Amino acid sequence: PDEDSADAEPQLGDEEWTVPVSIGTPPQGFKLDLDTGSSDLWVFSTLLSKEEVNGQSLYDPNKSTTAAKMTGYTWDCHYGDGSFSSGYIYQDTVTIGGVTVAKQPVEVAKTVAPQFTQDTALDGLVGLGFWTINTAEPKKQKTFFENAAPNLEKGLFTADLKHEAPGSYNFGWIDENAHASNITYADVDSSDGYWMWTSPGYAVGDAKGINKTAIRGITDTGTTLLLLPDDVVDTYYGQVDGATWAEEWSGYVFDCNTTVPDFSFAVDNGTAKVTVPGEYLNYAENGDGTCYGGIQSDYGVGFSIFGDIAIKSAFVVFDQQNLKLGWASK
Ligand SMILES: CC[C@H](C)[C@H](NC(=O)[C@H](C)NC(=O)[C@@H](CCSC)NC[C@@H](N)Cc1ccccc1)C(=O)O
Repeated sequence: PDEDSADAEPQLGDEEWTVPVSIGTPPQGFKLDLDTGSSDLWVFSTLLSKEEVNGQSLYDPNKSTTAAKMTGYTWDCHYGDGSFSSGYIYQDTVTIGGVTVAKQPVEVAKTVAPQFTQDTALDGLVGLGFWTINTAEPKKQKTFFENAAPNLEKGLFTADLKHEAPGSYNFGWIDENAHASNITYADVDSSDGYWMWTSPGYAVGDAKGINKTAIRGITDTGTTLLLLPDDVVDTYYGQVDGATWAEEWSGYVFDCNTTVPDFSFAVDNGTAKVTVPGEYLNYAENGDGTCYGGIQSDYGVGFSIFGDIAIKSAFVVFDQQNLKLGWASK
């Protein structure tokens, strides 16, 4: 298969992964966050006021001979963390990991939230969700992958993120050398525009069986942590010495020297499972001797979020053609 592979660089201590993306002719280069939890491809642009820019690379459509303004089109994104971005739309040539889409709708930012201004590690997002939650007006636009898929060997892409090391995304093919176990597939419900699926259960530490409780959630490469239902979270932290829910950190914290147990979630009927190493679940130091857990509550979201902490523990196949989500250990 053609080597359609993009190296994903871990940023800010595994908070997010960006990949090199080129847009326009001659190509302008950006570090974009491939985000399976949204469906807009947007980039910092020369339309932004200088107060909203903090070193990010700016896309300038006037410098691209292949840029064509989509007259009358706008976009307006809002994200679960309260951040937002909006602007106008151009079609231009976009290349990621050897895959090129001509006339890809490129959403140029005229406004970005402070969280994006402060995040010097990324110049924008590449939504890899489903077009039904794209925000373009007056007509929704397809994602980079949806436009690229017809020309790929298989209508799928894979994520192979790694702990504190570069990972990779492949488009259109499965690298059999990248995963150790068989790939177990779960059905995807794309009706909300996300990669939504249901895990049949979970286990804490080296427990052999699984607690059979359905965990319905999205697999979101753009979310850092593993956000789960309160009963699962409480069971997990019930096995972490001294773990408490801290108001000041609005989350579960524990003494940084605590050994935290692994967390496993089942795939399919529980035949296969993904194990998140305890090391990944001691996510960050709070600075006062306590550490912030990688597992937190999904309260208020309406479903769980299998974010990067879960994704980097496995080799993940996003099969858009068959609406399947594949998980394999590596
Ligand atoms: C509050 C807005 C709600 C969450 C909803 N928006 C969404 O679901 C959007 C598409 N997705 C997201 O807000 C989340 C999924 C949350 S599920 C409610 N994924 C993408 C996010 N992590 C992208 C990001 C990456 C880096 C920095 C910041 C943000 C909407 O527009 O209705």
